[in-house]
Amino acid sequence: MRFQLKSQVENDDMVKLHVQHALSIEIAFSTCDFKSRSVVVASLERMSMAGVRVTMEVGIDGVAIITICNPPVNSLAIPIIAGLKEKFEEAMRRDDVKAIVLTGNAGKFSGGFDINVFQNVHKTGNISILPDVSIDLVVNTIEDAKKPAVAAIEGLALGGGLELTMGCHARIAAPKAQLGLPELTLGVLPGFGGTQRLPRLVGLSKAVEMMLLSKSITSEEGKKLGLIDALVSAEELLRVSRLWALDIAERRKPWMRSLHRTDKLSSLSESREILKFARQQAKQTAPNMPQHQACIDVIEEGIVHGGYNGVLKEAKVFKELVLSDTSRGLVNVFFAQRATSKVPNVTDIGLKPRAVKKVAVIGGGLMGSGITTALILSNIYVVLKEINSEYLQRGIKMVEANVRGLVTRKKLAQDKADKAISMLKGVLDYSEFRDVDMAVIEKVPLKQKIFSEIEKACPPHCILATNTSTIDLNVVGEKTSSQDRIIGAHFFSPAHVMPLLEIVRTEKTSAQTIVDLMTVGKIIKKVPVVVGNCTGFAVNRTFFPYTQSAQLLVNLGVDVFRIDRLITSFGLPMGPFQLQDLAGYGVALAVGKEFADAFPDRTFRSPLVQLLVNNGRNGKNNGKGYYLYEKGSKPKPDPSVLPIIEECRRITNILPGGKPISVTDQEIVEMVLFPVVNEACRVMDEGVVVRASGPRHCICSWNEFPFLSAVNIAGGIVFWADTVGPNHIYTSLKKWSELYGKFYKPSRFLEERATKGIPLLQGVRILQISISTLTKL
Ligand SMILES: C[C@H](O)CC(=O)SCCNC(=O)CCNC(=O)[C@H](O)C(C)(C)COP(=O)(O)OP(=O)(O)OC[C@H]1O[C@@H](n2cnc3c(N)ncnc32)[C@H](O)[C@@H]1OP(=O)(O)O
Repeated sequence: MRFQLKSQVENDDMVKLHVQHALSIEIAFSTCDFKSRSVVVASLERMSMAGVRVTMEVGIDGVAIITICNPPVNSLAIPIIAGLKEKFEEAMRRDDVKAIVLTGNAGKFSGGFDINVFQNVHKTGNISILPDVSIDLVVNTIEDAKKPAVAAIEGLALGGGLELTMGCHARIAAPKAQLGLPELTLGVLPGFGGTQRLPRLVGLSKAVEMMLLSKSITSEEGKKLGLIDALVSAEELLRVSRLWALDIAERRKPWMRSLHRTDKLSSLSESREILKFARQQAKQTAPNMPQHQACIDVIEEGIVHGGYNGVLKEAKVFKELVLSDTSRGLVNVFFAQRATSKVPNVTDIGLKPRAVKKVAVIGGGLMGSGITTALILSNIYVVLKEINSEYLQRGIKMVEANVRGLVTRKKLAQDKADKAISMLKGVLDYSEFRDVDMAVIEKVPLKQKIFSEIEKACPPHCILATNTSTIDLNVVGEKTSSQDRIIGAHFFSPAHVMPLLEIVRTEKTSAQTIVDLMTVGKIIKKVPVVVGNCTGFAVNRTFFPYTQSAQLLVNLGVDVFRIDRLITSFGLPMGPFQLQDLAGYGVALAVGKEFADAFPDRTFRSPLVQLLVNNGRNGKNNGKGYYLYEKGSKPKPDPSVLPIIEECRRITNILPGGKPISVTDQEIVEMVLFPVVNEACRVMDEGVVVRASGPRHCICSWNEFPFLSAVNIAGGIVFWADTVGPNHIYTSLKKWSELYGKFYKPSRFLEERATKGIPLLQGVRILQISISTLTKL
């Protein structure tokens, strides 16, 4: 198939788009001018040099091996899809081909459809650049073909990758392959027939679970469930797949077309029950995510009206979802997360991460035990040190409870839990420290002393990390001669659950130390983000205005419960007051003081939390805060807190004219969130985050756990701010600062961007910040 190139090619990107749009990379040059041709050739050459191609080799046994090559994850870019179609058609035409084996290059089947294409659609609004893969390639060219195809799977088969394999007539996999349909995390649904074929291969309940929770399974589980037909070693994969394909061609094995299967589906009434339950669950866990309900609807279409109709509906809904704001936001988050792993002069200077096999954790409190849990779950041996056996036993028990909790919640198998626990050793002195690769210090009062002690106890290559949200690393390292090895590792509680890891560097931290800790972060399944050394680092610094502005509003006469209600209906998991109850007032007072000292010009000093403490309240810790907490029931607003709030208002005495201010619901949401945007602008401006040079990174996302986040801030707080409009934010803050004081004063960065009409994210690389981290404030 051919495509015509516009005679006027404006830029390189445009050419890339055209090249991607092509159903074949066989290009008609007839209508393009000389300049355009050379750009096209250069673009194709680049792709080819990067190894982007589909190859086909036909063996003497009559089996064509079709291989997807698109490093690093063999994503299904548009030229790859075109190449697959071309090679399958060639295989059908050739008399020397009896059967086909489809596989991926370099130990990976495929990471799925090319997510860059979604981004192109979001940029251009042009949905027609999405090719028709589901019917044209998967149904017509592969599944309904006159020659059988077997998928040989190694490594990854995710999203469109797994969907391609399900279009084949059998699937053979190497051990530990990762199989899943994670499309919902990108705001879309499986679009190459996955919503129809997966239920037909593994049963409806399991398929719904895999899709709605974006949960991958291993090839071993896939074999048990029937998704995988045979499990063989990586060395045997191609040989067994070839034989299997020939066996199907010669009818020694069944020629199965997944879309036509019904043997794994239960009765219509049972299926409806399963889907009804899934709908209810999704309503609770993903209330603002349209793709969840849409996915269930599409699955139901196939159950009621047959797989083919399901595929047609899937294709229609897929396109609608690609254009949704949720997808726009979540795709932004996907690339934002990857951007965090690129730190100039650190990750681009050829350093290889050193193996970290054994870690010493000093301090077994809440954070120490959480960090220990995260490490042992990833097979890293931990020596946990405490100052006496009572504390040590308590720390070990907490780790065991964390691990047991995962087993109870069915997140971890018992044998893996046993293995994890066996990786832990409790100690009371430094003798076990002589061969550790990293030492992590839980927040302790005697930081300088401990650092100089462990410097002597640990080997010279050992990374010296401290978990802290505020500590000044320069001061901590002062009494050591190892400042290049000192680094902050800011985990968020509970450390074995929360995905974000802030890696705090000082001017002296070596690039090797940063690379090593980033790698450990990835191994223990965190999103490591490198930040500079300042009060609150990036996350707490950005979010401190969240509770501050809520406090200010209360002192201006707004009801606490109204604020919480509006913030939760906006889509955040909890309002600022419930969050304060959860985090504990000790944290609020301590952190509040630090910020007040660091940023006195923009701190609102509310005595409310101290008054609550004076009145015997300590939030969730003692069951009494703004809310009442009783076992087994949801937090209830506590009206008896209102007189304390009145007392607070008398002290601050900022009610304009002695009367509560009159504000709309929307203004309240904006008055809580715009100051967060404002602080994020300062963080970007100061370059706190990630890079000393090069493009700035910014605070972007509040939704590491996307199911909990508001749809309209799904792409992150600054992403959201750009959709609201920097000018509206700037003028609102300016107005409030005139009315209510300096707390709302717009930052220089915001003012500049708003007045020049430049989006906040323009020219700024993105950093992922998790909504779940709000609980840390
Ligand atoms: C129609 C269909 O149903 C729709 C789809 O298929 S949508 C796509 C579904 N697939 C996914 O969601 C998988 C997304 N990818 C991932 O989860 C992870 O990248 C992975 C598990 C594949 C690999 O993880 P890991 O080894 O840690 O590498 P990671 O750093 O994430 O990715 C390596 C590179 O591959 C890129 N990449 C990964 N998957 C990609 C994809 N599907 N499309 C485009 N690029 C992709 C990343 O952007 C990154 O690029 P960079 O080096 O330039 O930053």
